Amino acid sequence: MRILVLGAGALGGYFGGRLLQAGAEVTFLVRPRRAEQLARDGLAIESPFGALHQKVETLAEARPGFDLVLLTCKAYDLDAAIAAIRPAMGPGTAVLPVLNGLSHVATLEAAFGRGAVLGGLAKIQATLAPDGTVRHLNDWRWLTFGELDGSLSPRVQALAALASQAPGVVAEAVPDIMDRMWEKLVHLGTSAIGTVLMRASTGEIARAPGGIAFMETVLARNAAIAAAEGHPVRESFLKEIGAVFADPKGGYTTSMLRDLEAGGRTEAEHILGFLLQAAQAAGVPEEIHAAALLHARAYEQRREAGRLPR
Ligand SMILES: NC(=O)C1=CN([C@@H]2O[C@H](COP(=O)(O)OP(=O)(O)OC[C@H]3O[C@@H](n4cnc5c(N)ncnc54)[C@H](OP(=O)(O)O)[C@@H]3O)[C@@H](O)[C@H]2O)C=CC1
Ligand SMILES: CC(C)(CO)C(=O)C(=O)O
Repeated sequence: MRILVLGAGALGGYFGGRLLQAGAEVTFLVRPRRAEQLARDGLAIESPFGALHQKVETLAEARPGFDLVLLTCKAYDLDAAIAAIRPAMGPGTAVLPVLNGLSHVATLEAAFGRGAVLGGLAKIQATLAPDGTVRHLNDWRWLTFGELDGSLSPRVQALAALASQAPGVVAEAVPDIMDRMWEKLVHLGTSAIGTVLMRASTGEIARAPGGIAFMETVLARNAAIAAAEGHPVRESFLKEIGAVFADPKGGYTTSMLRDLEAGGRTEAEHILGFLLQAAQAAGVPEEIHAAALLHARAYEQRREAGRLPR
């Protein structure tokens, strides 16, 4: 399978590198700074499932000839990323976004047509270190995808078969990808609201008096939003993720907290803004969502003013 990976950040670097190890023809579409770093140092992954260090193919501009485009930008880069991959989107090319959130799916469908777009999500904790190394931070390694019409098409089955050969990846093609993406949004939305508002890991929140009850409240509200949108989450998921949030030993954080702590842009509008609007539409109490979004927006003001602490 010929795969073009837009971006070689945390997820693009990790899954692109792993698919290369599985035998796919992988090319990275990257901007100049990352292109230079990859040309000089190769792609480096550090992971509990084995390291990778190898030279990779990069492109500065997309061209036709790919079966799949793996889209791994942040939500705030979506429009530029769509323009960048457009030349690669031939009649048989599928695009698989692994961004958190949901609204990018409709944006991609408007850009490329419904048949070209897959749903997808990644449950992993990874980060791109300043030296260009992709650091995989725990044992989460799930890549889940599917057709928006629910069919288990040859292309999603082929991708699942390929990715199952990759070390450090558990890949699954599913018939209910929009339900799964909502579930992921409930998961991420809850952990992002908690970790960003408290500037702490889930274990640190759980050890603080009242922390577990706070996370339970946010989880229940996000689950109510998903149900009101017609995508109720599974009981087994609520139990599993509730236990993660209640674990006082947990060291689990979110990409949004890592971005904030690094002084970078966040996906707050795409995740927290979306959830706040959905809470309002569903009549779910909204004050915690509003406070988390306001916190992220105030941080953004401070960041833009160059007043973040060094
Ligand atoms: N990190 C994690 O643990 C998880 C992240 N996610 C989600 O996955 C998505 C990606 O996150 P993550 O991998 O952490 O983000 P990163 O910032 O690490 O990587 C995104 C990469 O996309 C590149 N990029 C953006 N626009 C373009 C473009 N037009 N052309 C070429 N490259 C481009 C950026 O390159 P440049 O360096 O040039 O800016 C950057 O390297 C987000 O939606 C996130 O919420 C989901 C689950 C877990
Ligand atoms: C849910 C979580 C925290 C891990 O997959 C995530 O998606 C993120 O950090 O962006």
